[in-house]
Amino acid sequence: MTETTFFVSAPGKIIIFGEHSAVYGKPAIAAALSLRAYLQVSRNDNENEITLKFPDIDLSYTWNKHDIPWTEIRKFITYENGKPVTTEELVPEIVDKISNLLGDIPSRTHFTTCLSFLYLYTHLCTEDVPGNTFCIRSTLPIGAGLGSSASTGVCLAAALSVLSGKINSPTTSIHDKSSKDETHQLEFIDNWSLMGEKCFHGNPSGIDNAVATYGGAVMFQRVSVPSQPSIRTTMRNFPSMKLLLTNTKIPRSTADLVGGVAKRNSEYPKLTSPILDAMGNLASEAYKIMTAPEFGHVELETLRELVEINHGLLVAIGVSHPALEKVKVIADINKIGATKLTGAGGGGCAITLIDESSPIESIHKAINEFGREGFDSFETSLGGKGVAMLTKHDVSEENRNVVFSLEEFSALKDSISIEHQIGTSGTNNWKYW
Ligand SMILES: Nc1ncnc2c1ncn2[C@@H]1O[C@H](COP(=O)(O)OP(=O)(O)O)[C@@H](O)[C@H]1O
Ligand SMILES: C[C@@](O)(CCOP(=O)(O)O)CC(=O)O
Ligand SMILES: [Mg+2]
Repeated sequence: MTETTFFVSAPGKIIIFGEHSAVYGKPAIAAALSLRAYLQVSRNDNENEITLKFPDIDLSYTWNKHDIPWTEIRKFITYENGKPVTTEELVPEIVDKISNLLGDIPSRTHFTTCLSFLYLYTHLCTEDVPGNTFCIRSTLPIGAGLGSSASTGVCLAAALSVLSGKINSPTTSIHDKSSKDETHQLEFIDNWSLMGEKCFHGNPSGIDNAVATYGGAVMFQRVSVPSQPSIRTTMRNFPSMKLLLTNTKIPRSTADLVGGVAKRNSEYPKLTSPILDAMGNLASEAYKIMTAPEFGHVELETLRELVEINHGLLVAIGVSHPALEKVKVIADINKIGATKLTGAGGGGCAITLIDESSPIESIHKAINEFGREGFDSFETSLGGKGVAMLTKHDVSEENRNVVFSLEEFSALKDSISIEHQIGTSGTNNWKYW
C-alpha cells in the first residue's frame, strides 16, 4: 500500500578519522549521531504540483510535473529490472535538462539543493506519481561538517523510492537485522543518496551516505575501480568515548573545501599524496585500536595522539580555519583532551576526545571559553540508528493529527520541538529497513 503522508528520517555523522583522505580511497572511521534530518511527504491537492518546502534554508519552490521533460531525460537512464541504475558520474545531459528548469534560481545553495532533489526525482519517480510536498527539518546544524547534506539525500532517496514502489516501506521497529531483502533496499537508498550528494560536490567518498543509511559506526573505504562497491565494515563494539563537539558556526561549503584539496593535490602531488596516505594509515591504526578486545586508558591515550596527528595533517592540506584553531588552543590550554576538525573543515565543527583524567572544572572552563568566542559546545552520543520511516499506523490515533500536520511541522521552532513532536527517541513507533 502506498502511503499518502509519511516521514523519513536519517542521522548525521561525525568523522572521527580520515575526512578528505576518504575521497582519495583511504580508509576512514565515522559514527552516526543522534541529531537527524526529518522529511515529511504529503500529497498535494493539485496532483500535478511538486513542492519543496525547506524552511531551514528558506527554500520554497513548486514545479508542475508536466514541465519536466520526462521522455528526454529517460533516454539517458539505464534500467535493470525496472529500477534505474546509478552512474559513476552525474549524467551531464540530465543535469542540463534539470538546470533549464531551474533557470532563474539566484542562490547557489538553493540551486544545488533543487538540482539534487530533481536529479533524484527524475530517476526514482515517473510522471505517474502524484505530486507531493516535501518538507525537511533538521536537528543538525547545516553546513557544519556533520553530514546534513547526506542525511537529507538519504531521506529523499528513501522517500522517492517508496513513493514510486522501487522499494517497500519497512515493517519492523527492530533496527539490527540483516535480511537479504532489507539489505538490498538499504543498498538502493545508499547508492541513490550518493547520486544526490554528487550534486552537492562532484566527488563524495560515500562515507556520510553510508552512515546516514545504515547508522551505527563504520570503517569505510571507497574503491577506485568504477562499479565496485565501497568497503563498509560495521564496528559493532565501538568503544565508549567522551566526545565534546564544538560548532564554530563559521559557514563553509563542503564543495569548496573538497575542491581546495584537489587543487593542492594537483599543484603539489609529491607533498599531498604522502599526507593523504598518512591519514589512511592513521585510520587503519585507529581501527585496530578501537576493535582490540581490550580497550582502556592506554588505548584512549593512543587515540588522542592519533586525533592530534590527524588534525595536523588536515591543517597541512589547507582545510582548517582560525576559529577551529581557537577551539584547539582553548582545549589544549585547559588540557581537556585532543582536538581535531571534523567533516570538511574550513569552519563548522571540531571534536575533542576528552581526557578522562581531566578535572570537570577544566572542562567547564573550556566550555565557557568556547561560549565567549560564540561557539556552541555539547557532549554527543554516537551510534544513532539508520534511515527510518514513520506512517500514520505507527502513531497513536490521538497524536496523529498533530504529528502529521504539515503546517505544524514546517513551523516548529527548534531542534527540541522537532525531536519532541516526531523524534525517533519518542513514543512514535519508527520502522527500519
Ligand atoms: N534541513 C535541510 N533542508 C534543506 N537542505 C538541507 C538541509 N540540511 C542540509 N541541506 C543541504 O545540504 C547543504 C549543506 O551540505 P554541506 O555543505 O555538505 O554541509 P554538511 O553536510 O556538513 O552539513 C545545504 O546547503 C543544503 O543544500
Ligand atoms: C570532506 C569529506 O570527507 C566529508 C564531508 O563532510 P561534510 O559535508 O562536511 O559533513 C568529503 C567526503 O568524504 O565525501
Ligand atoms: Mg555534506
